[in-house]
Amino acid sequence: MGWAPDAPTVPSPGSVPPPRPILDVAGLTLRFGGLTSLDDVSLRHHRGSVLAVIGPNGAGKTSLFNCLTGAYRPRRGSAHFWPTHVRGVTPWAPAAAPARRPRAGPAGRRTDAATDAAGEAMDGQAARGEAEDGEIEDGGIVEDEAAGRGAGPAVARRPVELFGRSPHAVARLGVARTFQNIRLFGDLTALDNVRVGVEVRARVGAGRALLPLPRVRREAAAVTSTAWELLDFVGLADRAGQPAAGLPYGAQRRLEIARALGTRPSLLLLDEPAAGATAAERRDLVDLIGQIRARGISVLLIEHDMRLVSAVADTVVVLAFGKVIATGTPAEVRADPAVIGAYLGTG
Ligand SMILES: Nc1ncnc2c1ncn2[C@@H]1O[C@H](COP(=O)(O)OP(=O)(O)OP(=O)(O)O)[C@@H](O)[C@H]1O
Repeated sequence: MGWAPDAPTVPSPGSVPPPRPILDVAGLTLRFGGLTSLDDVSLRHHRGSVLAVIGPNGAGKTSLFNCLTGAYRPRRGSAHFWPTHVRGVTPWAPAAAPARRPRAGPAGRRTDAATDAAGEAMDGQAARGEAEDGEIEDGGIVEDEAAGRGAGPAVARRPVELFGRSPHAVARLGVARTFQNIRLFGDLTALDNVRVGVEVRARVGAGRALLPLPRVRREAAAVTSTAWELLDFVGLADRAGQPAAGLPYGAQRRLEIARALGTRPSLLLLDEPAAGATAAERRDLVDLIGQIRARGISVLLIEHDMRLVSAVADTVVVLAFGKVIATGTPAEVRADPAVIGAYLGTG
């Protein structure tokens, strides 16, 4: 399987390009009845970096993830996302047949209905296949640095709005997540769990895979091959045939990450990946997050373990009672009196 890291081009001294955003959240407000879970939250995440969101219990961290991934519809705010795609060398891309040109909606923008085709594929119906590459090619918004050269990251020049889209549509755009409470298909093998993730972005769904067409068989084989590669990446290749429910807790968390990576995200959201992990598993996790980042995938991380956060995060956003109370490097936020107060209950 051919893939290569989305290697950042090494700038010459003195010409360091400014960091580019992959996600820009502005004015996010989420309410449940009288409870304000997120209150005018704004943050910017730079492409290729690791951003950690920390905060005391109930601060709104998971609510933020739920808004970004389409599970919650916020009352106000925007989440601009710059989809990224490395044509032909995207990590863990199944070797599917060339994509047809996507159909554009009336405003030149793909619709959720189109991107939801992936969800249908997951449900065993025939994938229509036109959503390959998602928004990237929509309306010719691929940046010049990548367009037509066949290499290097293709980044949408204009961002797309994440809020208001379905979870499947968000996944198709290249945003994947894991959950605080692990959500694997317990009866399925580790390999099949990852296959489910890969099928979100491949055009072979369970129903389509039954068709006796050579091309469909090739696509299904590519999905399986990619799933093996991902299992190997997270150190679970030797557990491929085991039901997910029987795996140790730390292995289940790694399997969730592999499944999320199977959707070919350019932005990976990890919700407390170290929860319940042993010290050794935490060290492995630091290493794994570093390897994910080395493949050009931006990581947004919710984590309570400040040692882990300090080891992997470039920037930390601190939430308390639904508000951003600090943003900075791990060292900066650790020393911030407002952050210390929030954790001690005096903020
Ligand atoms: N579906 C929901 N219905 C009602 N209230 C909710 C819902 N989801 C979240 N909340 C509330 O929003 C607030 C923020 O919750 P959230 O789970 O986002 O916090 P958190 O920072 O992730 O907490 P923890 O660290 O404990 O996981 C809490 O008061 C929570 O009870």
